[in-house]
Amino acid sequence: MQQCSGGIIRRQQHLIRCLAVNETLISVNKITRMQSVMSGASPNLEVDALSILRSISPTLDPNKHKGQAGKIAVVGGCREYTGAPYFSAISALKIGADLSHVICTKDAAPVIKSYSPELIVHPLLEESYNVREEDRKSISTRVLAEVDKWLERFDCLVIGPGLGRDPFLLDCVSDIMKHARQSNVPMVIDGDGLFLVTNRLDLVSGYPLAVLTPNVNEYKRLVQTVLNCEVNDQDGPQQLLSLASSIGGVTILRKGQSDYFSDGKEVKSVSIFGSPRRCGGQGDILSGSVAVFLSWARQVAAKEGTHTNPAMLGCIAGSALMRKAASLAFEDKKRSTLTSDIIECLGRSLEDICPVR
Ligand SMILES: NC(=O)C1=CN([C@@H]2O[C@H](COP(=O)(O)OP(=O)(O)OC[C@H]3O[C@@H](n4cnc5c(N)ncnc54)[C@H](O)[C@@H]3O)[C@@H](O)[C@H]2O)[C@@H](O)CC1
Ligand SMILES: Nc1ncnc2c1ncn2[C@@H]1O[C@H](COP(=O)(O)OP(=O)(O)OP(=O)(O)O)[C@@H](O)[C@H]1O
Ligand SMILES: [Mg+2]
Repeated sequence: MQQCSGGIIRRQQHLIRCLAVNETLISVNKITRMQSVMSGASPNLEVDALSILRSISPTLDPNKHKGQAGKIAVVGGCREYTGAPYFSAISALKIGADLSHVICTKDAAPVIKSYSPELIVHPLLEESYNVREEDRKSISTRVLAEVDKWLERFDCLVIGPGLGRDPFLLDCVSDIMKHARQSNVPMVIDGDGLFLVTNRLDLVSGYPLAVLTPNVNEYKRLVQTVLNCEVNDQDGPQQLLSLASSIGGVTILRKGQSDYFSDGKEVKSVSIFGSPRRCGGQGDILSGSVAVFLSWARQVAAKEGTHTNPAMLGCIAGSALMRKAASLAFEDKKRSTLTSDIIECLGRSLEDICPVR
């Protein structure tokens, strides 16, 4: 049944693409509405994500200096996972951030550095296997002191891609999150960061600059823990609203066939573009993208005095760009599409949506 509806949706998406090419009068918004109806999303929740993306993307102004377009840090990367923090951090750069840091374990750092000279990689975190019981306190104090030197320079942290679930490491990351919160640094929490936060809701509860980006498993665990019930897809938007509101107005981006967003006050969705390939790492691209767009949305809000929640705008723009890049990569690579192919399409996608002036 799933296969059958997937086939129908693919044929419908193909039809929409043909219409878009042949009939220039069909507006992007109309296509978006058609796609959202076909994917089962509520059309009245669908936002004009491309206009939002355009409205928060900065111009490339020759008067600007390095750093003004954003300094992002990904806290993640351990012995098992080195790809996830790389995907997240390099995506931030490809979208337009000026500097992208990775704060990872000592073992992961040389590997991540070898993927790219563009990233600034800090080998600071430690896992239990490398630390004697009696050294834990002094090591965690040292880790925190090192991270503190950098913290206020970051416009946004991404907590969790490839972080792993080592208890000692997660304790250190909890301390980093507490300091980030005291300094008003926004945080996008993904992957194992969500594992941490689901067990330590106090780390984000009531913090409006926290964004949670759960996938299907991570969302299920959050709903079970916070709302004490199972995921209810019949009333998905209302449940998402309750979840965000129960965690004190954090912004939640629920990833799926359509992406849904809520800050506990409203619910929005993005259903445009997308790809049927579900290779690992696409959520990591999204976390780096949301971090950049959230930083840009905050800059716009500070300059223009607007009151729209920058976390919501960042999520919407990040989702739209990720889905556009995935669709472009899929057009080219079909079944062999990988996360690196999607990253290569980020620039072209951004240019299609928001050309350099
Ligand atoms: N190339 C890479 O390095 C990638 C790494 N990733 C990272 O992989 C980690 C897990 O993300 P998923 O999306 O797979 O998470 P999920 O929550 O979807 O987990 C997938 C399955 O693995 C189990 N699992 C994961 N870690 C476990 C652990 N330490 N002990 C016991 N069971 C465990 C879960 O219970 C679940 O059944 C995250 O840190 C994520 O960022 C992903 O982002 C994909 C790409
Ligand atoms: N069925 C789907 N159709 C279209 N796009 C989807 C679908 N499911 C997820 N996506 C998109 O893929 C991106 C990543 O979502 P996904 O659920 O794969 O995250 P993830 O499991 O955390 O990924 P990762 O492997 O990086 O951890 C999101 O931007 C989402 O919009
Ligand atoms: Mg993930």
